[in-house]
Amino acid sequence: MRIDVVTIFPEYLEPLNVSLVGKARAAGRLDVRVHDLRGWAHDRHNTVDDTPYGGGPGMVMMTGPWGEALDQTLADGYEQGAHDPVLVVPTPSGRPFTQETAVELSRCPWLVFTPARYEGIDSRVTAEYATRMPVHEVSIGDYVLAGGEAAVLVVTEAVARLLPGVLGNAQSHADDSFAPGAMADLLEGPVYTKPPTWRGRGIPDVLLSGHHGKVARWRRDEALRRTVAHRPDLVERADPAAFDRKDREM
Ligand SMILES: NC(=O)c1ccno1
Repeated sequence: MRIDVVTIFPEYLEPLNVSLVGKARAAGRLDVRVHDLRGWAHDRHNTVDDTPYGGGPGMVMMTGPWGEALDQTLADGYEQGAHDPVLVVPTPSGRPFTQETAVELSRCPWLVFTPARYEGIDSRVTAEYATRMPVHEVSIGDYVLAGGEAAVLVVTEAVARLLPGVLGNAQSHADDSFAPGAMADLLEGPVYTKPPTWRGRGIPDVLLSGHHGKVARWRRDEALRRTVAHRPDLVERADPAAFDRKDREM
């Protein structure tokens, strides 16, 4: 997978050089390129924003620099062998970014992120590029950030961990909270590791029993308990038939 990010704060994306995403880049599983939008602002102040038509607070990011930046980024990507780009626009007014979205984006060969600052990007930019590629306007939550760069970090990590070979144990994301399947839409339950006792607190006996079926059922029940407590809305969506199938497997 190739990822291009156009931003006025390239340094904000430094975390993409470490941990899971950094290792995936070093292993050649992920090709991430970050571009400074101000490189396409031609006045002496490198201006990228202006006052909104119709009045109102704040500033809007201008079409000029974004159009030149995206044209150049796409041209370079195609020349370097990338194909089938998808534009990903982090915005509080986007569709909720979920595990399902992460799975969908992880199947794309090329993501181009356009994190905005201020009141957002002139809407003609996404309209223009929507004529050339899929555009996903995504929100990582019902709150407003100072800019979309933090959302790019979140989306990139959620997507990168689903790429083949990135997670050591392929089963890891199959058991994730929200992973599709019989535990679909349930939160992960409690987890434990050594030592067996810590400050007088032990481990649930079932986890020491060696009985895989009982462990699986206990984990399913704990996932359900946590989901009821933290996200009752997800319980209503859970597929009871999937539980029956899972019960039969245990
Ligand atoms: N909630 C969000 O995804 C967001 C992106 C930029 N500002 O807020």
